[in-house]
Amino acid sequence: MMNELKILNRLLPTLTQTPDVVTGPGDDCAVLKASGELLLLAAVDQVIGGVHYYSGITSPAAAGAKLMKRNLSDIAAMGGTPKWALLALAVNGHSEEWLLEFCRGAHEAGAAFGVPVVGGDLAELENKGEAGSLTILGEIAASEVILRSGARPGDRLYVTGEFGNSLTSGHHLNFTPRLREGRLLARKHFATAMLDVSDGLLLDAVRLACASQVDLVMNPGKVPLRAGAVRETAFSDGEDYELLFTVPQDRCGELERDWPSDFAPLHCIGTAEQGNGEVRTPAGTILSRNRKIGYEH
Ligand SMILES: Nc1ncnc2c1ncn2[C@@H]1O[C@H](COP(=O)(O)OP(=O)(O)O)[C@@H](O)[C@H]1O
Ligand SMILES: Cc1ncc(C[n+]2csc(CCOP(=O)(O)OP(=O)(O)O)c2C)c(N)n1
Ligand SMILES: [Mg+2]
Repeated sequence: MMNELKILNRLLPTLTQTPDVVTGPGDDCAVLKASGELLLLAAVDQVIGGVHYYSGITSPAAAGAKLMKRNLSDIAAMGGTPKWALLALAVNGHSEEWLLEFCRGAHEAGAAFGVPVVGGDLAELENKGEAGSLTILGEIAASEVILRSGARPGDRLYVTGEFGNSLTSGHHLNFTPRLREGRLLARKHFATAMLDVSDGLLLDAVRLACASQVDLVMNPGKVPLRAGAVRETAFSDGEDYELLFTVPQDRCGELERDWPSDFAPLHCIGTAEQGNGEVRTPAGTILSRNRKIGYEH
């Protein structure tokens, strides 16, 4: 049996906090100073052993780091600044060390972006397995929020980074959440709509197209591929954790000039046109009606 109290006694003192945490982990709630003018962003995502990583092969620290970074990527997709995280872990068949390593992985990945783990929960599963859930809180000025629904006909379609082969290449564990890039796009009001690509470029492009009620005309030849990626499957592999966003045509020159050279590479892969949620090629092939356009559980 896992001794929750004993583990927490070991874990909590290792979780460094930031000055805006009035009361950190250990009470019924974490008490946090919210900044007056800003909006709070909140999201939760999980990693399940065997589903989001190879259980027994991926180290617990890498799995914990992935859990934190997937959530940071959701804050990046809004253009926000991540602030605090809550980590819930349910396991069976793992040692105390395994648990602590998982939590350390999440803690260190958050610390790299100034995000402390301010609370969480530990529970034991009835059967062998492992499931981690992380709730992320972030903030953003109301005028800067980038939703999926703001793309307009005439906007250009951009991506950061590269696509495909995420699982085999290890990118699904090693990726960097595009927080700096997301902040620039929000702060300078470049992006009209944005999301982060987790289920596959095509499927997530359809989500943005549907939310904005436009068609996206995507030039497959312009999508940058990760080493080892195959063009036929790169758009549906998923777990790229890159930003997909639209920019008004008259801001594109400024965006490309302002884009810092140490940011993830920026690529224009298409345009938004009048429509109702399809993704098509310039030749008119409707990509969104292909059989497999993204990752399905
Ligand atoms: N159990 C749930 N209850 C409420 N909202 C949910 C639940 N599961 C998912 N969602 C919401 O549905 C949306 C899509 O979820 P998901 O595909 O997991 O998003 P993401 O790719 O950003 O993690 C998100 O806004 C998420 O908050
Ligand atoms: C063992 C293993 N099998 C398959 C995958 C690939 N994979 C797992 S989940 C996923 C898509 C994203 O996951 P989901 O939980 O749907 O993310 P969300 O939409 O909530 O961001 C992909 C491509 C993996 N990372 N590890
Ligand atoms: Mg999710």
